[in-house]
Amino acid sequence: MTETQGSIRFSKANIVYPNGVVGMKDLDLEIKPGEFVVVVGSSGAGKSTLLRAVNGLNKLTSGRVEVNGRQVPSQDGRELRELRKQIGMIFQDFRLVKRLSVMSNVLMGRLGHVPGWRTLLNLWPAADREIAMRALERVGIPDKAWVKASDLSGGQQQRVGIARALAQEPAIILADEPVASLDPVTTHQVMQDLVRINRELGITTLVNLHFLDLAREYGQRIIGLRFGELVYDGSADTVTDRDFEEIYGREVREDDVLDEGQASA
Ligand SMILES: Nc1ncnc2c1ncn2[C@@H]1O[C@H](COP(=O)(O)OP(=O)(O)OP(=O)(O)O)[C@@H](O)[C@H]1O
Repeated sequence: MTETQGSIRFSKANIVYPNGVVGMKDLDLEIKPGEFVVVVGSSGAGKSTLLRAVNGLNKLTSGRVEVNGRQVPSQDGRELRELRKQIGMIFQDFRLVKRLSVMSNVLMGRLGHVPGWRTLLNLWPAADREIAMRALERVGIPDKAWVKASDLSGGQQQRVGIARALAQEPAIILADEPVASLDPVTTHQVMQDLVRINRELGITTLVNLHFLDLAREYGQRIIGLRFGELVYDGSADTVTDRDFEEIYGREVREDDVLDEGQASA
């Protein structure tokens, strides 16, 4: 790995949507390789906008964003596809092909690495199958490889989503509200998986989270957004309820925390 592999840097970055809504405002932000960053902010604060700007799904209106030390291309094309190969995405709704096996879903993470004709004929090279199986081992469900994705629990489906991202062998993982569809117990398991994988593999990880207690518990660094603007950037160990109130522009409420009794922690 080069020194810049896994790095993200925004400089004076702005995104104004065609309808005039400001999604990102004068963002200066540097994320170092291997960091685990939790992004918080109320609905519409610009969390998804930020994540999607990293892999070029959202284009900047002005300013600059660099990933792995290189500017994210402003045009779709080969260069952007190459960059996206190195960025794994994890979604709230898992985005699995439910009628296919777990293994087939995880192999999708290899799509950018294997010639199209082989994938169409389902002739995946042994090395890629091996990578997919290792990814399933990493999330603790190698025994589910040949089960249909639709037959898994929500937590297991999200683990397949994580394994698919890992199969890309990415430098960066972007997780957009990865636990929003899960029950509290499974939520903690999936967050623990993400943290463990970050520590084991050193993959830079950005996680958008709604619940403040999860941000505190699992974040290393917390970034707070409000109206597209960076209003907080600090350690999860020292973030206070007052900081969260400033990020949200209001008092912390019961529905901001997953586990009861944590509202005034
Ligand atoms: N494609 C779009 N066109 C126009 N406005 C958009 C578009 N995508 C997002 N926005 C607006 O940009 C702002 C930031 O949205 P974004 O989805 O990034 O927020 P968020 O913090 O992820 O919110 P949530 O927690 O609800 O997902 C919002 O006001 C949203 O309505």
